[in-house]
Amino acid sequence: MPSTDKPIGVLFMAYGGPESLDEIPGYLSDIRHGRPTTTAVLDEITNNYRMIGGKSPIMGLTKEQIAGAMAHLNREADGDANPPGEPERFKAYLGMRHWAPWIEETVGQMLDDGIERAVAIVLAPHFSSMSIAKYQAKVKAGLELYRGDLDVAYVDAYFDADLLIEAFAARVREGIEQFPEDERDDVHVVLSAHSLPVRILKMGDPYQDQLWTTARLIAERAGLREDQWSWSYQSEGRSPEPWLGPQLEDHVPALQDERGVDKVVSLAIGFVSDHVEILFDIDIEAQKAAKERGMTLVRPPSLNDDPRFTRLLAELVEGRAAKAGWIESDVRAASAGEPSMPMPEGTAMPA
Ligand SMILES: C=CC1=C(C)c2cc3[nH]c(cc4nc(cc5[nH]c(cc1n2)c(C)c5CCC(=O)O)C(CCC(=O)O)=C4C)c(C)c3C=C
Ligand SMILES: [Fe+2]
Ligand SMILES: [Fe+2]
Repeated sequence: MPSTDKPIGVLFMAYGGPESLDEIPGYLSDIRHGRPTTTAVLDEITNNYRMIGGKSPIMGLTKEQIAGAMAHLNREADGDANPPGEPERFKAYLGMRHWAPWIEETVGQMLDDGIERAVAIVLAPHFSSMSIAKYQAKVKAGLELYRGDLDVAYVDAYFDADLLIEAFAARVREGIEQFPEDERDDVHVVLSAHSLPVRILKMGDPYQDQLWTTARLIAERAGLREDQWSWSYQSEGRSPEPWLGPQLEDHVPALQDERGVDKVVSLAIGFVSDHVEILFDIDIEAQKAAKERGMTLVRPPSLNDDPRFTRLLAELVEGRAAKAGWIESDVRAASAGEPSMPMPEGTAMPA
């Protein structure tokens, strides 16, 4: 029986990224499950990181997001910060899926610290057997490795959470406002997320439905016309099997060819912070595709430490801890997580 005076652990999990160019081969080896990476692919990916400053910013940004969420979680009921010396209700931990600090090692640290109950949340809003489920499997692997007994409550997804939709819709508006007022009606918004192999659809994976629900809710909240936005995948992997499309760098030129669009706001809604798939795949690759056509592409900032997003993280953690019966909370469910809605007809670009 857990003792109630111990803080509840909060395991924040993120993808991880190389802190220097030297770390790229090891990082890729983990992502590719040890399969060898050809020199050509290694050179290409190393060059992409060189072009975004020689490292991934994901670690620093993730720490900022955690600090923002923890400031909410450890506040007192009246909203003030916890006075010094008082025990905190929650204790934060960070584990990465593909690089240090590894999720398994962090779980070991939580056990060493005597944590008995923990909420585990991934900094990615959409569930897939190829993403969130893998993070959760690593938590279980850490518990087996260190033979620990830790009661873990998982937040599976938060694709329809109101604060997420509001934060992204605000980014859409910011992007549109970068165009002169008399041009804004002509601006087309492309919402995108990381591609996955097409086979996930046959597996009944909820990923695409959840993405499309998020996209539709954002478009509605931002007040976009049906013809003013479309869906695209991005950052498909380098493997021979088919990946979900269209890819952003193809979709942007197609918008001009097929719909006469030349002003685009591009917003990734499957990611919550900057990293190579934003800073290279959108800011350099998709931007190049747009410029070659004389199109203007604006990318509003990623959520990063947006206060709406950090508050959402805190509400999700608190809500999950309350659902587990560990705390009393009046936080309304931050995300219903109910079955998702299909894309409205004529809105989705065909894959
Ligand atoms: C929804 C799933 C995925 C998210 C989100 C995701 C984010 C993400 N990926 C990188 C960098 C790389 N990903 C790579 C391969 C790769 N990524 C996913 C899924 C998601 N990634 C898959 C299924 C794969 C293929 C793995 C395999 O077995 O081959 C790679 C390797 C090179 C490549 O294939 O392109 C890199 C690099 C970042 C930075 C990121 C952000 C959070
Ligand atoms: Fe990836
Ligand atoms: Fe990727």
